Amino acid sequence: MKFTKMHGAGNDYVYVNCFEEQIDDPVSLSQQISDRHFGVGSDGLILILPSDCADLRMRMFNADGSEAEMCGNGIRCVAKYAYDHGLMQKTDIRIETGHGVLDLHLYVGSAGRVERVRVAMGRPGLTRATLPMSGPANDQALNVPLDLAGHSLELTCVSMGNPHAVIYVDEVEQFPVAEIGPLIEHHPWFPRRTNVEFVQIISPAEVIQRTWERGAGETLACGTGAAAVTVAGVVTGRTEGRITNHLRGGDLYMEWLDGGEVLMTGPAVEVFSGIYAPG
Ligand SMILES: N[C@H](CCC[C@H](N)C(=O)O)C(=O)O
Repeated sequence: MKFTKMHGAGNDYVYVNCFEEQIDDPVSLSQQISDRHFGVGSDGLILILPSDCADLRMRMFNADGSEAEMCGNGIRCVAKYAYDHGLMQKTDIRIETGHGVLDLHLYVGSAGRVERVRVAMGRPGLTRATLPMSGPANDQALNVPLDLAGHSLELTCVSMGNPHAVIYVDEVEQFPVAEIGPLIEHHPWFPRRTNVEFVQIISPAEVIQRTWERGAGETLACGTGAAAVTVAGVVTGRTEGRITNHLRGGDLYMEWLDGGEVLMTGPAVEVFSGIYAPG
């Protein structure tokens, strides 16, 4: 099976062009190919597929085999793959995801390859029912206190198609993400688990984010997480509607200005292609 390894701000996935390849069992393939010792090594698997209602469709599987509704860093790479590999020639495209059909704009560099992509990531969901999160279905979860392992935390929860719990901390580089992240991912409040974003505010227009991803553990970046952080900052009055988000693997430029769709602009990089043929 031919595959391509790509990353967006260090959030790395194995991409398979399903116009050419047929994948019968993406769950076990993602578990095997994502393994950093026994496989190619990635945060998960992304399938590039034909769509009935958009230019392309993507499906994303975490390293543990679970399927996510959306992937912000992944969708930029899908767009770059499609343009650079000649699946389409235009720079404004639409991609079908589990969070609806999203509009993307591609920025092509002097070498004729896509370097950055802007994505309209859809509208956020703030009610507990959309996350999903336990409690009254129509209530928002803003600054909800939670004491865990000696830490007094506050959770603000936002759906970008997939669930995110946003937590503000003072010193994010020192925060025990690998200890607290999984306790929140698997907390009984979240029946379908949750992604967790730990955020330090630098200024009203600048934050540092670390991500504990549902189904993958700590990753170097999370695009839907950065969108959730943008929305959480506005609705709790902590940050402005236009922020630069510094993640471990790079920066994402985020906008949520009129209560509409969240916009994200960031890099997309192809690393290598290969043939996966275990045995
Ligand atoms: N890294 C991805 C999100 C993966 C989310 C996934 N871990 C889930 O189960 O929702 C991003 O850039 O948006």
